[in-house]
Amino acid sequence: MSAFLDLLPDRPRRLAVLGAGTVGRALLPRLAALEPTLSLCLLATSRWRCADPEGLPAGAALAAIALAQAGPDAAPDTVQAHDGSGDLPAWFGPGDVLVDATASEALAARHARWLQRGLRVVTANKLGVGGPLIRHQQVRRQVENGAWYGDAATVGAGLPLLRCVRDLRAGGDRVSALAGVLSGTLAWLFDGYDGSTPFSARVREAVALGYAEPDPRVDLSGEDVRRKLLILARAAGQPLDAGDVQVESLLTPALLGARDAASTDAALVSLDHALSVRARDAAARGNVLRYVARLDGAHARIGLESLPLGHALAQGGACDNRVAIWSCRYDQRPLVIQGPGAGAGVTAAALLDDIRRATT
Ligand SMILES: NC(=O)C1=CN([C@@H]2O[C@H](COP(=O)(O)OP(=O)(O)OC[C@H]3O[C@@H](n4cnc5c(N)ncnc54)[C@H](O)[C@@H]3O)[C@@H](O)[C@H]2O)C=CC1
Ligand SMILES: N[C@@H](CC=O)C(=O)O
Repeated sequence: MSAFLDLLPDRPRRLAVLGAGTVGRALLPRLAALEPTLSLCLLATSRWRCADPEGLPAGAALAAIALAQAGPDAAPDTVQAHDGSGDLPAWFGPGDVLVDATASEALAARHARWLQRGLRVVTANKLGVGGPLIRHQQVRRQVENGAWYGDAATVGAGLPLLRCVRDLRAGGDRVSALAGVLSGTLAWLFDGYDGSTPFSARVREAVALGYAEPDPRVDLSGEDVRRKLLILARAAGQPLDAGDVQVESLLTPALLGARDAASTDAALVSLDHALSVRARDAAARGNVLRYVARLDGAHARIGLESLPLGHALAQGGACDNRVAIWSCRYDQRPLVIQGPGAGAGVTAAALLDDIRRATT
């Protein structure tokens, strides 16, 4: 059905960008590379939406939303308040491209329905194919029917990890195991961390660098890594759900109890003692700490590991992800993929690549 609906419109394809935060803002200036094939017609934040079916200059759309935020009366007619549920204007239809650059559960729950309507969906939001298994299956069903779904940015911020797993499988190989560092934030936090400086200060820096999730507890709890491991496992043919993954959370009771961004920030100091003890203990053995995700068949677990300095998974610096893949083809020595796994620039570039693929 989706393939039937996905007729090429006799105008530039319309583009909607939902989310104008770290990633969405980095995408906007890059869109100029896709003109005149594609025309930005909708830009939304969680509360405001700037839309024009004839097209919007990205800078003007951002400025219009900023005006509305400052005081709705000052906003131009193109800006309206919205409830974040993902309702789209009637003129946005089959063949048009929608980018989800949010971390919204409500929007992720819409991905399959958008595909069914003939929209081409490109996402950095992992809750679409890394959320509940049923949601993943609904999206896959649409893709099998010819719909276009670009999810390269969801794992490794666009590193060719997901593509590699899918290509191996499509070529008849069987991925038997995966192991690696899948969080740019946690890679950066543990790179060079020996317990002598406050871990909380490092978390604040990782947030400022744009590596962390909108709520950094999603990184610290292992939830972000769980979503990525689920995406990879499902791509490898293991239909796992969230409860199938054993996760070691780094959150403290104080962080768990925090109710908003300010109290979360204040509660970060509760991480300092416990993690410095673990880092010093690792250092005393000549080891380093790494937050590692492992998939072996249908067994999936994630947690902090103390690894010898020379260990393959202890390599890579800064926000690098580093993942080893074992398959029939790579059974003796794994295939290893490494590179920056978080950050506005690489993620926006991955979204742009997917948008380009969606429109050619
Ligand atoms: N920061 C990174 O390195 C990477 C981020 N991602 C993913 O990209 C997504 C966005 O991350 P950031 O830009 O860092 O977050 P952010 O918090 O900076 O921005 C999120 C944006 O989404 C908007 N938003 C939230 N709910 C919305 C809704 N219902 N409708 C429309 N807009 C809505 C917010 O107003 C904000 O503009 C997340 O899902 C994250 O996991 C993926 C790969 C790497
Ligand atoms: N918060 C995530 C961003 C990319 O997915 C991470 O740190 O890896």
